[in-house]
Amino acid sequence: MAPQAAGPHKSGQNGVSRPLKRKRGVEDVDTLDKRVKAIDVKDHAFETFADLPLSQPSASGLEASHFKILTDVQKKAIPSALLGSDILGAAKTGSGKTLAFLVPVLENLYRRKWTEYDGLGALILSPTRELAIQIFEVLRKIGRYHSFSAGLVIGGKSLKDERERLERMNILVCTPGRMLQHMDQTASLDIGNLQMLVLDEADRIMDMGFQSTVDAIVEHLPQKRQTMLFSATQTKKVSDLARLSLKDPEYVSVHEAADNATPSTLQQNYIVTPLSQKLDTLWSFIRANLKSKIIVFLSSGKQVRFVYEAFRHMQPGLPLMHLHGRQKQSTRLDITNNYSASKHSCLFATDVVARGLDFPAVDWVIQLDCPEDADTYIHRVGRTARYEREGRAVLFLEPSEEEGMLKRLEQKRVTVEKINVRQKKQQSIQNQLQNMCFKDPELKYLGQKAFVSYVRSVHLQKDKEVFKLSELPLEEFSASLGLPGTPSIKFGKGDAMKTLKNTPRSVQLSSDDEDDSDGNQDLGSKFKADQPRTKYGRMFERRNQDVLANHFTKLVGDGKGSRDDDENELDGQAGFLSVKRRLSNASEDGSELRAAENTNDIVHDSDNKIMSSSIKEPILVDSKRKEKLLKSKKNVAKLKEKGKKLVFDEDGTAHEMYELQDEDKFQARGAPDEQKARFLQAEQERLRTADVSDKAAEKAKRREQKAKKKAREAMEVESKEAPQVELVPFEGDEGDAEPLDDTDMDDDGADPAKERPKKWFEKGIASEALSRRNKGDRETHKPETLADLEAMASGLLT
Ligand SMILES: Nc1ncnc2c1ncn2[C@@H]1O[C@H](COP(=O)(O)OP(=O)(O)OP(=O)(O)O)[C@@H](O)[C@H]1O
Repeated sequence: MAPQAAGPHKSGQNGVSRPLKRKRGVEDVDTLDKRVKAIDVKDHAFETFADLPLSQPSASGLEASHFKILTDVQKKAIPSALLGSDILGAAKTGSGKTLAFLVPVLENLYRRKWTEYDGLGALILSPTRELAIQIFEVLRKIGRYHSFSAGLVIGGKSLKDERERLERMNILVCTPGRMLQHMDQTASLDIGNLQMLVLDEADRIMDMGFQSTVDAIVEHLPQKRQTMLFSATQTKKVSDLARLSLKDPEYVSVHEAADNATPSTLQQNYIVTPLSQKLDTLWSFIRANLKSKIIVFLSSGKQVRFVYEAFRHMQPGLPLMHLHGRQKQSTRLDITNNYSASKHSCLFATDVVARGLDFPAVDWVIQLDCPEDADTYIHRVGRTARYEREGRAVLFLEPSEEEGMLKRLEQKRVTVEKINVRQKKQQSIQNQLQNMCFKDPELKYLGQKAFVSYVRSVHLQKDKEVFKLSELPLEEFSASLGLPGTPSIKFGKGDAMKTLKNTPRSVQLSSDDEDDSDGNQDLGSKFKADQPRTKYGRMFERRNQDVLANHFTKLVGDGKGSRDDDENELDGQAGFLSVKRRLSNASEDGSELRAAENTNDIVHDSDNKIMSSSIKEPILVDSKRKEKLLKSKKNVAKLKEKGKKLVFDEDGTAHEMYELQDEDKFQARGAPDEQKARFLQAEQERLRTADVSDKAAEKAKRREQKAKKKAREAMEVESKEAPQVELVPFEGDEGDAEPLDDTDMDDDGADPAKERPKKWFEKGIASEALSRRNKGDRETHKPETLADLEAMASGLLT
């Protein structure tokens, strides 16, 4: 989305004259400044926004947005931030952190009398596009009476479009990758004056996925600035704070959040369910809660797609939606809006919506796949029970995950209570899924991909106390997805794998599922920066290319042999394309002969293989279908070798389209790049010369035509002016005049009037030329080339 201006400029609306108003404004700012400086942060005397020393535009914006009472984090963070302190804010999910940094951003710029000429004053970083959009929306709402310009930089539009508007922005809300791109490439972006840097969901932005990007961004920023970090699960790592050069930060609510990180209005439960029953339980749960608004978290976009598609086919009776990072930005935005607006619906999502998103009135958060750590758990459940509302969260745990995960949650002081599934109400959907996968290969393919991505995600988890791949019942799990066999998975090795293991799960998943615009969320693009990815590129990038091989072989072959057997068989036939079935009797009863009768090229050897010099490969006639195939000349023609395309040179010698040169000679001529450069230079030179001579020839040709035309016109005029002579038409050639004298001849001796019959309009031209001449008009030469035109124009202008 391109940057947009936030809120219209409202000054001068109430009829107050400008100089007067400006003077009053200056006085206001001074008084405000004094009031802010008088704040005693230890006093905690502020209960409402009206109590705070805020500017009129901010106060009006907050009031118009119906914000009155301060939340805890706002009470503590806003006064300190107004005084210019660095802030490290941690507060529960849904506790109003967004306003805790937006209000100081607006106010501090206002008190510094920031104008469009001062450049970028505040930069707000968000880990996801959705969150950035949401922050921007809140900024627009409460900043509507300010005259600052604000922009949203999240990618999705061309850099050029964004670039043009960036230079005018005072406040930017952005995702880190895109912002860095602009900092590196947009010369007009003025950040030397930046006053405030805000990191929302700071711990996520500071983790490995974004580390280098944030470091690079910070390098562009002035050292002297105010920095604010907010999250429900805050980083306190000294190294992180040093990287952002935080100076004596004010710790806001950090300890309180650590005591109890989740809202008290949230009821948290977990159930233990074997992997193979997860979908049954989820289905039964959705069927039992049709009048609810539900979010279901899964660990990858592929699982999201499969569960969404499968459940959609089965029509549970509740609108279903799905959201993951692989979707187009516009789709993601539509889904977020639709889900926000819906009363009862179920959204299947990856962790792309786990942080910060403020969906109104969510009743249930279901974590179908175990979160990678306790922090992710806290952010996921935080999508419900927001701002004093009630909400419920249920975590699905595999028996092998139970102990480890509960320990992790305890360490974060998160208490979850175990509940059991009512077996009587549990519905099995395995048969239905099997049926659907059988009928719909696409769904089956999605299921296979979902299986693979789930297993891979477990394998890549760092916390091996929680995630134990060897204990998972994978066969049962694949059957529960409706798959006819268990796809095999090859895990990568080496350094790339180590890098993956050390990267947080959300980032790993982002390589194929998460945010696509923001380079740093995409490991694929991280490894191969700046290279456009194509469909085929992606195909080759796939790490598990042979994942379906066993299953596929079983389907195609007779099910007896493994893949290795097949390979041996192929080797044994020394490059012959062959299926494993033996020759049928039918193929020995002469049918091949009939085929051969129809086709001159087909010959049979002793093994019944059809041989031909012009057929690419010998064909084994081992089925009726093949017999039939060979009866048709057209089909046999398809089996023949294709002809070669030849090009003929000027001497009539045929050449192949692409003739390969002798490699040694080629190498001797220099490095390929140099040769290429030399070739291009020579060709350019040749084209330039050819262009000059072509232009000269064209000019000469036009001049000649012009001269002929002029002569023709002159001749006609003279013939009109000449004494009237009675024209005696030739017999059978009425209307054509006989030449009168030599003057009627063209330059080259040809008589134009005789060459072709005169057309009706030519008379008009001649008479017009005549009338001009009679009127004494100046004879002007039409310009022939651009140079002529320029010369003429300059002549007229002087
Ligand atoms: N002072 C306030 N009065 C009324 N409602 C508020 C106030 N502050 C925030 N809210 C509302 O509370 C909800 C949660 O706010 P916000 O999104 O800022 O929470 P958060 O702390 O950033 O949550 P998360 O940790 O999930 O990002 C929003 O709907 C917001 O409009």
